[in-house]
Amino acid sequence: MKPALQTHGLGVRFGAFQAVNDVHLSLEPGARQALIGPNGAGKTTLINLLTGVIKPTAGRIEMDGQDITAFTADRRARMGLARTFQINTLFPSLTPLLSVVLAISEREGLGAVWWRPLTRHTALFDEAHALLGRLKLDALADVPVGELAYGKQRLLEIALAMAARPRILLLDEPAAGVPEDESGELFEAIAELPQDISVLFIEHDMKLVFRFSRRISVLVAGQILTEGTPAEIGADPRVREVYLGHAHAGIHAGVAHG
Ligand SMILES: Nc1ncnc2c1ncn2[C@@H]1O[C@H](COP(=O)(O)OP(=O)(O)OP(=O)(O)O)[C@@H](O)[C@H]1O
Repeated sequence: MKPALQTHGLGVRFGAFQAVNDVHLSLEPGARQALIGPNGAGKTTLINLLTGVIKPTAGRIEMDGQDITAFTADRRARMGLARTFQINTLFPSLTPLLSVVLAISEREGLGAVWWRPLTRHTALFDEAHALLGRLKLDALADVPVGELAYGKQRLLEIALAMAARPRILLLDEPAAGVPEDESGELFEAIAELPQDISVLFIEHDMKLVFRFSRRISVLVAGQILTEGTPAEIGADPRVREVYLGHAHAGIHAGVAHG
């Protein structure tokens, strides 16, 4: 089976600074893959390259074997590539239900017919409820987003990305800012997303990485240091070396919990 997403020698240079360098990354269909690495390693830049927000200065990107390097971010999104951001991008006064309805409408190209009573779009509301249910947000469907616990807001961001019916989901620190007691629930929802969706997530908390990923890619100074199963990565002395003395150390603890 072809990888859902694959890069070959991917790189980007900002002036004299090589932020991402010769990256060969492969995301299998149905993957639950973590992208880890110290601050400034280039993780977000790599996601921006994959989504087409920034253009590479070297290498290429393939989706299901098709070269998408020259495709715009919009075109990649229409092909089924979705992402979430490190920062909260929600409208606080909207409800989760209407937020998801809007996202589905956008997918369906219904933006131009907003003057029609929304209640007519029952299929759309049914789908929105089903999506909220999948992320265990159905009981909160009508609560203004700004009143939701932060962990629930991050779950809603995933629901919004899912509204595009993606085949590949790129999550940039989905648990950033979420209290520890809520982050496990958030990752459980990610783990339980439909198995045909390939997920790549950036995460700093090694306990979450080792508990919820099936493969881990380690990015250091813009390059992939190594890639493997959680057991392989946890046992790799080079990875321990990178994390030793680092603020996000905890690779041993991660393995112990994994
Ligand atoms: N547009 C840009 N112009 C110049 N330098 C940039 C640009 N975008 C990112 N960088 C630099 O590239 C490096 C990688 O940044 P990036 O945000 O991708 O790292 P990261 O691994 O996601 O870090 P963190 O874990 O802190 O989020 C950093 O040194 C950053 O300052």
